[in-house]
Amino acid sequence: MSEYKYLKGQTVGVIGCPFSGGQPRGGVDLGPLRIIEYGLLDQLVDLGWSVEFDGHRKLDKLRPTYDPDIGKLKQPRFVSKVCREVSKTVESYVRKGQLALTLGGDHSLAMGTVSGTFAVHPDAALIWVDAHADINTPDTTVSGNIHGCPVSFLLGIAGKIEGFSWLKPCLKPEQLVYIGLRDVDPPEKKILRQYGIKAFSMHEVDKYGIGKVMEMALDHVCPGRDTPIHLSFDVDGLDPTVAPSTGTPVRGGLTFREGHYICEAISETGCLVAVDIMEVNPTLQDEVSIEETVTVGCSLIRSCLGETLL
Ligand SMILES: NC(=[NH2+])NCCC[C@H](N)C(=O)O
Ligand SMILES: [Mn+2]
Ligand SMILES: [Mn+2]
Repeated sequence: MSEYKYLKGQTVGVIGCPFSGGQPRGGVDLGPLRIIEYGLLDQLVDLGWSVEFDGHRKLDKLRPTYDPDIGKLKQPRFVSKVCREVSKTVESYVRKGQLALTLGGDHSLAMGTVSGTFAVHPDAALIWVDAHADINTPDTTVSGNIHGCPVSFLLGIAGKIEGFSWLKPCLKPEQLVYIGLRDVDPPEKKILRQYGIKAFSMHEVDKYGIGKVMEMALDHVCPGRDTPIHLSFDVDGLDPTVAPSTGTPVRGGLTFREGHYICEAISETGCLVAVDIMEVNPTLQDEVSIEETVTVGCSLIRSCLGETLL
């Protein structure tokens, strides 16, 4: 197993985040419970990790009694309070030198996870694997679902939104790289171009192959292979045949191996400090498809944490 340069020892802090407030579908809040039930923690112990897990966060307690839309944004106060809490938790694990593993929950949680990592490692790289760019601003979002907006908040281009003042801009465009994009809203494309954000869509994955894409992606955000890395992996980055049970599936995604290769290549750098596995919704499909989605979530995590094929 490779050495992890920014960790003290080999402990993973698991943060179960049963949260669905960043989008309209119920069930994504059951993702972390299913992943744990499936035996993730024992699998990580078998890989040689010490595991710290004190149960799933009680995020529902943070739901405000009154949470009207702000502009188009839905449940903004709830999302903000939850992400603030998650941010503190991730920060505390990363500060202790543990790998912070967040199980979502919807992808709005990344406002918490990424800000938590960057509070400790302001120079870190963010690798975002997703069908979507999740970079809508409160002005450009059509859906008003905040899981489509976390990156704009992290970059500080979301403008001032009531309740979000705790979230300071922490990410510079050059610290971010996307892999797997294929459903990017027109205003999001404009933002990606305007800020010169590096993105490897499925077109580039087809053109160069995943091996070359990972080399180029790492050259961009982690050129000396010594920059701390936060991986935020939305399982809808995978093809729906591989991860069917997710809220916003898009055809033409990463294969099973391409998804795992991304995790393996990042693990090999030894620079990983935090991982998010997001948008597993174990209610949207038949039991077989749900199990496929949960198991692929677990195996992506194992690849991040050093599992190899040989
Ligand atoms: N994390 C996700 N699955 N995001 C999907 C976002 C879809 C769309 N771009 C929106 O802003 O609503
Ligand atoms: Mn997505
Ligand atoms: Mn996403």
